[in-house]
Amino acid sequence: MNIYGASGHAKVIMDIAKSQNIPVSVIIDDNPQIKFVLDYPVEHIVSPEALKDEFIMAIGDNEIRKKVVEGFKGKFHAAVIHISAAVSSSVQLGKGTVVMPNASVNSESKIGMHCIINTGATVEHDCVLGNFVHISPNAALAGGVEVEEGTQIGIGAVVIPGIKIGKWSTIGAGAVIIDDIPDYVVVVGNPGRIIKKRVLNYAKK
Ligand SMILES: CC(=O)SCCNC(=O)CCNC(=O)[C@H](O)C(C)(C)COP(=O)(O)OP(=O)(O)OC[C@H]1O[C@@H](n2cnc3c(N)ncnc32)[C@H](O)[C@@H]1OP(=O)(O)O
Repeated sequence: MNIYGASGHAKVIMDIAKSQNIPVSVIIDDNPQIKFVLDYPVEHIVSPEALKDEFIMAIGDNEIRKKVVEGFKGKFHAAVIHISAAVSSSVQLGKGTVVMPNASVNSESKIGMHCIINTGATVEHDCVLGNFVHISPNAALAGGVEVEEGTQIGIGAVVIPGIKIGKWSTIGAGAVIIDDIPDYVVVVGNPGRIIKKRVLNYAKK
């Protein structure tokens, strides 16, 4: 497996690979200043040799991750799951998705490509997540929740059953979502309230 991105997020993905005995061959980052991640050398050009292996995009920002994925010529690795995560055998996980330590993804949930199910997050049964979604650490989606492309559910936020959350929105840390949420908004608080529009920098609407 190769990793694109040499941030803190890459370190956790390296730990996932280690937990599953998946060898990491190459780590790439555009920034020439970054020479090492966890004592592992970082390369700055994707060589033809590296393109023979499959990549995980270790880019935490959903918009930037999408932009890089869309411009990338290589292949993407199947979802990687930390050994301590509990993922039901009936769950579908798209390529490039990462499931961090102690996360749970329960029965018949469908998770898109290049998603992040972060440390200790809960995705209950029958949830549906689009591509490039990030469920932050300790956030919890109850059963049957839908989250569309590119939305981030902030750290420790909770969403009650059956809620639909639109694309490219941000749910703030610790928010409690009890009503459906539209596209392109920022929501905070308990109960969650829209405080502003989400301005996109890279992702196409
Ligand atoms: C491994 C990892 O680290 S994964 C990363 C996980 N990251 C997260 O979970 C980040 C979540 N982000 C947040 O909660 C952010 O505060 C956001 C996105 C909701 C808002 O950020 P910004 O757009 O910069 O908004 P800003 O900080 O200017 O706050 C706007 C207002 O909302 C309030 N506010 C911001 N965040 C929250 C929150 N989580 N809960 C309640 N109120 C909040 C602010 O106090 C401010 O109120 P005011 O206008 O009365 O002063």
